[in-house]
Amino acid sequence: MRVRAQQDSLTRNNRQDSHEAALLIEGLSVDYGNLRALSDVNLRLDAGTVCAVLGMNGSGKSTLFKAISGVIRPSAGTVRIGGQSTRQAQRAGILGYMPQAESVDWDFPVSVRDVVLMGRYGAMGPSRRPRREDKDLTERAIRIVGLTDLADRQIGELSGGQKKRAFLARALAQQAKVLLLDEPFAGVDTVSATTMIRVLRDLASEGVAVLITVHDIENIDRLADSAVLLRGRVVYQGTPTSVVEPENLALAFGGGQ
Ligand SMILES: Nc1ncnc2c1ncn2[C@@H]1O[C@H](COP(=O)(O)OP(=O)(O)OP(=O)(O)O)[C@@H](O)[C@H]1O
Repeated sequence: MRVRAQQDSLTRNNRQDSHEAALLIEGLSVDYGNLRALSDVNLRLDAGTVCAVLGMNGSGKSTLFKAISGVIRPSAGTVRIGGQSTRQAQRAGILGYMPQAESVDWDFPVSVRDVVLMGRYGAMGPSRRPRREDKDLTERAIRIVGLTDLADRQIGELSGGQKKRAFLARALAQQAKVLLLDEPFAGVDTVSATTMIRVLRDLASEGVAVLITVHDIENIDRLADSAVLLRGRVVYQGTPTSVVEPENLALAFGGGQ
């Protein structure tokens, strides 16, 4: 009886936890044919926190993001976003995903403003006719990332770093509660990176949960509340300060494994 009562209480607690977590990943494994890219990943992200994911090329960072956002199907495990499935969360506009490489035809005549407005599509419904609120949120997001002067430019005419900021603005306009940002700092200069860190910290203070891959440990303590080292599985998770300890970094980046 006692064991049963304890089990019931544990189940209840787990259920409660899964509702409270902004993102809860349990036992996640992903295979590409015979290649196991991710093995038994467990990760919890709370609202209002930023978690950095680090790992060398091929360690499974993008795979993790694709599995969370439903782009690829995991072989095992579960992903819950605010207690909901990925599909439910996407439908509710809770999940924002900025992939590493945007599959965009850069010659297509869309302006920066058009790209950012796309973040509002989910809220606009099938007519895709922007309301006052959609336009206001779009302008606000453009302003926050510092692209006001370039808002009418064709997206293909922006530099790599400016494009990243435009896609961050699109995610901001969406007002997602959980943001997945895959290498947002790649090709971004120091000033833009500083702007983006400030934007992400502001979002966190508003309660947004951010999971972000980075390849540079330099600003990690300013950016993140926690960090995860990946190498096909989670080899370490802890505070940003502990993650950059040489013996922990060696788990992810060292030879011999
Ligand atoms: N579509 C695919 N088909 C087969 N294997 C894949 C595919 N995508 C990724 N892989 C493999 O899965 C592993 C993890 O790749 P992933 O892209 O997740 O790594 P990553 O950590 O994001 O790397 P990078 O830092 O280079 O972006 C690698 O061994 C990669 O070769």
